[in-house]
Amino acid sequence: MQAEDKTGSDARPWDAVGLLLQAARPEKRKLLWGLLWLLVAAGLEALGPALGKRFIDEHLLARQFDVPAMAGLIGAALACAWASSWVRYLQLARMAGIARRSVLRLREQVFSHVLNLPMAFFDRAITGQLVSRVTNDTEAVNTLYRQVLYVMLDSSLVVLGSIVAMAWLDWRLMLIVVMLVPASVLIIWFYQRWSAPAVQAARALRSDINAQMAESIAGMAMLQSAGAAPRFAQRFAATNGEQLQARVRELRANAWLLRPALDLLNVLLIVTVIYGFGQRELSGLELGLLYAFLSYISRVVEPLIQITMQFGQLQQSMVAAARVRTLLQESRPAAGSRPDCHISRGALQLNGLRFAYENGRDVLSDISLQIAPGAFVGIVGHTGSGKSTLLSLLLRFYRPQAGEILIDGQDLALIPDTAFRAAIGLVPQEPYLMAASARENIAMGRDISEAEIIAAARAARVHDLLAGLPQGYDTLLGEGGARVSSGQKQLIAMARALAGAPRILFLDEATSNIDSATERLITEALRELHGRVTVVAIAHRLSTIREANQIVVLNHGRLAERGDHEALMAIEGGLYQRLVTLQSLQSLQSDDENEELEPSQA
Ligand SMILES: Nc1ncnc2c1ncn2[C@@H]1O[C@H](COP(=O)(O)OP(=O)(O)OP(=O)(O)O)[C@@H](O)[C@H]1O
Repeated sequence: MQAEDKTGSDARPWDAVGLLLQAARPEKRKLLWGLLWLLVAAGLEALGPALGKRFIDEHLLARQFDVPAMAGLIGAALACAWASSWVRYLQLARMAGIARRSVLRLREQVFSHVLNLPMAFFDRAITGQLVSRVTNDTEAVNTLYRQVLYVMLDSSLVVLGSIVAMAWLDWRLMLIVVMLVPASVLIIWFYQRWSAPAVQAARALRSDINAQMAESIAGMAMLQSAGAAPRFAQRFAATNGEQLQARVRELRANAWLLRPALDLLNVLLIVTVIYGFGQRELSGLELGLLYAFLSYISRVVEPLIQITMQFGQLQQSMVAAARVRTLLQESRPAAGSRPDCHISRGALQLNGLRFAYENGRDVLSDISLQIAPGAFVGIVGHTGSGKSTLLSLLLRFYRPQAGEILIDGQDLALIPDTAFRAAIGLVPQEPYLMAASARENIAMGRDISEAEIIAAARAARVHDLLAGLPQGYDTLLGEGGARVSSGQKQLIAMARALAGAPRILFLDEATSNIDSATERLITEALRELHGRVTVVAIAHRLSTIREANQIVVLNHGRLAERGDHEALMAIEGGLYQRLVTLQSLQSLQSDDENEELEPSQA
């Protein structure tokens, strides 16, 4: 079931700014130049009313109709307006470029971070929410750059330029206008308090919507077979509705508070300034000043309105940025710190392992085991006895709380990741095939030749199958390998593991989905590896590991028995003996059932 996504609900502005600066770091110089040019644009814009004042005072009111000078002033005012717009346009284009590239970098960083997170993270992560983090949230950061920051930066500079120009003309009148700034801040503060919960809720619910979709699509077979489609649709509709409500609350805050309050402020300001002028003696000189002030007021009010109107967007983007940052702060396992370590023989040694999942009880206790290079070891035990967990520790997906794992005498934790992954192969319980060709599914992006791919497929007894597909090895297998059967998937996964020429091969129930004939093929393939590759295989189907040099029986997370098949069968009333007996009875029973079915099928 879905967990509500609360990551980033404690959005702090500095988180967002920190993230932005980090993503834009390679283009720091461009950003600084952009800032500088915006300053120039603000300066040019502030010049306009001052030139207008001069035109009124020195020419119109003084009745000095010096045409070249007047044309010069008008031309200069027009040139300033044109140049400031042009500079601003160029900077907007520059900012948009920086934003696009930064988001690209950020998205790559987030994805590569996610790819390297420890498996424990994925035990609590929800796919849809993670996807939302990498796509929607990084996109919101783009908006933060392009619209919000640009508009805010540009508007702030225009306000600043106008205030400086007004102070130069008449500092007392300037003070009246400046009163507008704290008043706007107050309005923004109220607006934020009113709308912040709605903004956060809307974002969290959107991520929930993604998560529900991803979950439903991934589990479609279960969902449809359980007739759960109407319930899922209902739940989806409810979340969708809640999201709409949250958005409406946010827009209402905008419509009822933000814009009307700011417009009112604007009117109050103009009235105050005109009243201030009314109190003075109206001379010719003052008319030019009045014109300049009214022009500056619009150059302060409009940007302030722009800034405040961006606040809604800013909040959303900040929530998104905080979520991305939270994800980036998820710690990655320390990479193996001994570059000289490498795996050549494939000897394994487990000393006193103890392990529990996060906040859970011990799943494995006191596991000590020695596996010689090239040996074949089977791990068996009842459901939930800890077999897969033991494998996960060997695969370094989790770290044991106590004890150590040594490969070729070196601490597993110290072996560099590339050396470790290159030396091991895994055939998991539920092999996942990519939406790619059979060839790509075996190569998995590794530098493996065609001959090696085919050799691996032959070794895994899957070559004939792949060669017989409509486009041979180039046939697309469909997302999750939807075009091949579960058993075939396991064989392809086996080929994938063998293609890397591993020193150690791990198999997790690799024969669970295949028929007895194919199991025999796999057993043959494993036999071929004897002495060359260390094989650690978990098997429910005990026939798969019958030939193992050593079979380890787990019972409630403890090592209960070990030895080869004969030795374990000799333990009277032993766990292994009981498991084998139980399985023989089951297969006899299913043989009987098949025989009963046969006449009716014939
Ligand atoms: N990711 C996880 N988070 C928390 N507990 C887990 C996790 N995976 C497994 N467990 C618990 O650890 C115990 C051992 O599980 P594990 O999958 O290792 O058993 P197993 O012997 O491989 O079982 P099976 O034969 O059914 O695959 C179980 O009680 C299980 O509930």
